[in-house]
Amino acid sequence: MHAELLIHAEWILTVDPDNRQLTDHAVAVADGRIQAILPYEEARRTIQAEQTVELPGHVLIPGLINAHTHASMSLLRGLADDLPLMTWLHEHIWPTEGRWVDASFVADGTRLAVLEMLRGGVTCYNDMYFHPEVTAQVTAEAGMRAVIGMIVVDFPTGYAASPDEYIAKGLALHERYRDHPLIRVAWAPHAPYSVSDAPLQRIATLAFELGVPVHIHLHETRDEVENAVNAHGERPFARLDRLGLIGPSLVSVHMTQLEDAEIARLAETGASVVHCPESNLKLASGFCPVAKLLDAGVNVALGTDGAASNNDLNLLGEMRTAALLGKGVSGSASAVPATEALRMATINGARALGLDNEIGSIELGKSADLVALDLRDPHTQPLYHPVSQLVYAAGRHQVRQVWVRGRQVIRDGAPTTLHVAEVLSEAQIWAARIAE
Ligand SMILES: CSC[C@H]1O[C@@H](n2cnc3c(O)ncnc32)[C@H](O)[C@@H]1O
Ligand SMILES: [Zn+2]
Repeated sequence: MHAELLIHAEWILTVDPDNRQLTDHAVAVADGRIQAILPYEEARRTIQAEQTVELPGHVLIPGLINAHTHASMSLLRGLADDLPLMTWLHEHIWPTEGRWVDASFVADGTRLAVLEMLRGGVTCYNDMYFHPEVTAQVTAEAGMRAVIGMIVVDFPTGYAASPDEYIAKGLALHERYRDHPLIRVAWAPHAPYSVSDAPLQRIATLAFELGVPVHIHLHETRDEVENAVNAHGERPFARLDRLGLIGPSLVSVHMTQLEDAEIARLAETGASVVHCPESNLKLASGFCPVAKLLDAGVNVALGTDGAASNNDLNLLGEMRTAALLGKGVSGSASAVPATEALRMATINGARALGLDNEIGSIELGKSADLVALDLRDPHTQPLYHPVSQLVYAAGRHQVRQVWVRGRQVIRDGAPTTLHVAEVLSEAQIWAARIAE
């Protein structure tokens, strides 16, 4: 058998339905897809590879999926810390965005975010931000995968003047990326408190017609729910349900306030939740009941949120925080075990985005979106269980090789598609302007 690439790793965490963990196996890649997974001895005998990568002491995992972020907010990292959500948004972030966000801000911010994410083993992200056509272009140029939000808010911004214009621009984006190998789109109405019924209803119809997800901040804080109940006598979740948005396409982000009936409804309809533990902790937004959601059979993925509320785009760190917080919130040390945290950061993210036939696990026929981490550092030794070291102890500097669709985008820890000094220099120029 002929392969373009043969990756021989000491351990492979497949994240397949049986969570198979393989030792001394190899993955063969052809046309960007996983063509074979087999013991290395057999691979040596049967596969003629153009390139073989030897990874002793490394664990090979599926590319991590950041299921909620605002990539170009990386340029606002550290601008306003230690504040609750609404003060942070209304008094700091939205005024800064109003003054500075344009296409070139989004291009430079996205490049910084893509560089950070690829170096941290993230191969796909789900974005919600202004000028999404720029986010899409920069991401594709860097060889990364993303689901780009067709954003909608009620208020005018530098990107669009009305809900109708946001939707029209979203439809143009959908058309532009219809058959792209790395870029997909999703509707991304910002939140129930910033988008009114008519556009939400239209989005529900269009999501069904186009077969794309609906990505929305939902029940992020207790205040959000209480304000809605006081003003309209209805919880935001019930409102979205009435408008036809609670269903298998829903990607609901945060969900710190959930009643048992709402959890049952999420499970019954096949909706997904994106848990953003570090953003929720930093903004003191509340705690998503992850263990209850998982027990009920709800698909729970992981996201960082933007770098202005986290303050990094580190999915390895997010897995660790999710596993630890899940135990603390549920009062059970066996809640959110390491294997589950890894599933949340991979296959569950893929499922939420409708990409689980393509990415999220190391299985035959899937895209070769792969990440190798070197576990021979003192803090990940000795090693009993690779998944334990990966989730509870590993750091991003241990990410050494990253492939997206079989193309190597990180080699020996360095990017192959982005110029680090240029990306950092543009970010520093923005910070100097904004700080002034
Ligand atoms: C319409 S573009 C996205 C919009 O969302 C803002 N944002 C960033 N983080 C959060 C969050 O945690 N909750 C609500 N809104 C958030 C971002 O600044 C953009 O304006
Ligand atoms: Zn967000």
